[in-house]
Amino acid sequence: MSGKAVILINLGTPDNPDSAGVRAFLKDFLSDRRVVEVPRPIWWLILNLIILPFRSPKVAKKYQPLWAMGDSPLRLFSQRLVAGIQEKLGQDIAVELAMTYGKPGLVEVIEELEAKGAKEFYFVPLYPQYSATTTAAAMDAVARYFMGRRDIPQWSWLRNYHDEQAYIEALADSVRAHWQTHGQSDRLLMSFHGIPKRNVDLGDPYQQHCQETAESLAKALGLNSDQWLMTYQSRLGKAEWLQPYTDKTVAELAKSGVKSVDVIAPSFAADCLETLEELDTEAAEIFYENGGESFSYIPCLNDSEKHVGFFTDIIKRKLSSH
Ligand SMILES: C=CC1=C(C)c2cc3[nH]c(cc4nc(cc5[nH]c(cc1n2)c(C)c5CCC(=O)O)C(CCC(=O)O)=C4C)c(C)c3C=C
Ligand SMILES: [Fe+2]
Ligand SMILES: [Fe+2]
Repeated sequence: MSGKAVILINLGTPDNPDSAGVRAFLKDFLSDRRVVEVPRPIWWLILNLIILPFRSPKVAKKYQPLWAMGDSPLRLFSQRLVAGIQEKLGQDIAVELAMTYGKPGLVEVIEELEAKGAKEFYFVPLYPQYSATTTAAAMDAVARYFMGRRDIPQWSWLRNYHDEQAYIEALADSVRAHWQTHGQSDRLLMSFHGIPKRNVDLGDPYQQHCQETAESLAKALGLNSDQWLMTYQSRLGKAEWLQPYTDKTVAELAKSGVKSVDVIAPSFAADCLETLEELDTEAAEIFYENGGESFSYIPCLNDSEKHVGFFTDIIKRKLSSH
């Protein structure tokens, strides 16, 4: 190997779809100050007395049907994407997957790569849109690991890629392919993972990145403004998050007489609980309960050829430039 290594980073997922597995994952994830900015003593009480005991068993039940493939879909799809990139890139540059929370962990992956001779790292968080809650949390985790070291390797980051033409084209292609197989619905709904509104007010560029993604995708597909809409999903807690909310919008759409909707989740590189359960199951139910007739979920880019090609090109551009 050339001494160059790429680590693709995703959020993380439980080891097992049971209460203990989900609890350990949520504890790790929701204790990160980048993710939850509520003052620590108050948050400690909420997390340990309410969220961990009550949410873990409930969420474990939602993960269980998704484990039919033998593991968490987030880990499986992310691993397949990484394998595809490694194959296309060749063996000269090592490519691995790591999670900010859970397995495979960032520290173990960095250590393994260094043991194999890696001297230069390119970190690629699988978040098209930058947010402090995701991208900066991954950056912190890497920096924390190297903090205790004297000899730190060369490293760089792909901060965001929502404005890369090839990423938008890959999304547009997946929508067109879906339309070819299933027909085009009355609306295209683009549902992004939400964050608290306060984070944006304090300077997180995530909302702007999501708006730019949605507008670019609509433009690439030639859609008029009345043919598509964007929403935010996965709200947690009582504070206001980015609006409009996906669940409410889906209900309103159905009530207003929209019969069919295509749904895409452009803030997720790989399918996971939030897309397969919250969108393709829960939001679909809300649509049907309110009179909708067809809720058609468009999968994430996962290990599709265009997605693999997009990352391979970005990596080549970065690592062959010097
Ligand atoms: C409390 C806050 C949360 C913030 C802020 C947040 C931001 C955020 N998350 C993703 C991507 C994913 N989130 C996933 C699951 C998930 N997210 C939260 C909370 C916040 N996310 C929780 C509590 C959970 C776990 C499930 C649950 O209890 O409801 C996942 C899926 C993981 C899986 O195992 O499948 C992803 C991916 C982004 C992109 C984002 C901000 C931009
Ligand atoms: Fe999340
Ligand atoms: Fe959720």
